[in-house]
Amino acid sequence: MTNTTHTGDDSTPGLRLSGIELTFQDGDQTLYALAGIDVEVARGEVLAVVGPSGAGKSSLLAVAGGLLSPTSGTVEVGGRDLTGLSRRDLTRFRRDHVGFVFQSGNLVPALTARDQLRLVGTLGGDRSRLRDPDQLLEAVGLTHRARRRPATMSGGERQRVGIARALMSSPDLLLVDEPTAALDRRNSHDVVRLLAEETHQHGVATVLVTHDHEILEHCDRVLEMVDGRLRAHV
Ligand SMILES: Nc1ncnc2c1ncn2[C@@H]1O[C@H](COP(=O)(O)OP(=O)(O)OP(=O)(O)O)[C@@H](O)[C@H]1O
Repeated sequence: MTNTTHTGDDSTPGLRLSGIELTFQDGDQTLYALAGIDVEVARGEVLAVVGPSGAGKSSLLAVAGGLLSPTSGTVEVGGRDLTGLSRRDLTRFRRDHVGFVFQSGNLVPALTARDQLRLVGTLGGDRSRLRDPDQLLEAVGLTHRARRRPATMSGGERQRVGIARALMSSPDLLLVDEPTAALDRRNSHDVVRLLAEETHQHGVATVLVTHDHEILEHCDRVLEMVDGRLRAHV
């Protein structure tokens, strides 16, 4: 694949999942981790997904981000169908178009905040998509921490560096797994507010999995996952 720019215009959803099933074989039994998912996430929208443990939330993120291939159904990110891409093309596509944010930031211990961001530019992706590390650090309120390593930053600061790093390649899709699990209430609100601002300003489609109902007020839409299916959250 030579052309990794998105094929759609701004009305193309950032993410479209159609008829997604993900099954695992357990002896004679077929387990449905995802049992028929149809959902779109617009550019500039934060979709929160809540639901009990084992419902399929992590599986949903893994399939949406091209880390797991679904058993059936199609995944489109920014108008590009990921079905049928080779492993190599999928890896490239992810690098340029999908950002991941994990529970604890997942930073490289030896690198300063600024170098965590600069590292993204050395991974050989599409340089035209790269944002400026210093501007991004400013956007997440961490200019004064640019030279700090993770060990001397707070949990909230580390999480904000993780968010900035995920945004470095101007992704179409941002996948966020329990971003506030390690944070206190104030930092949780700050981090999710920041995610929402960046999502809205830069037209990203964001899917955020969480057990933290306090932060749902910052999200544009909330769905509940139960037994591998998405339904309205009440
Ligand atoms: N590699 C695998 N092999 C077999 N079963 C799996 C595998 N990965 C996930 N599952 C099963 O699929 C279902 C969904 O798991 P998943 O991790 O997506 O749930 P979750 O909603 O993210 O849970 P949690 O909130 O605890 O992280 C569970 O029943 C899980 O045991």
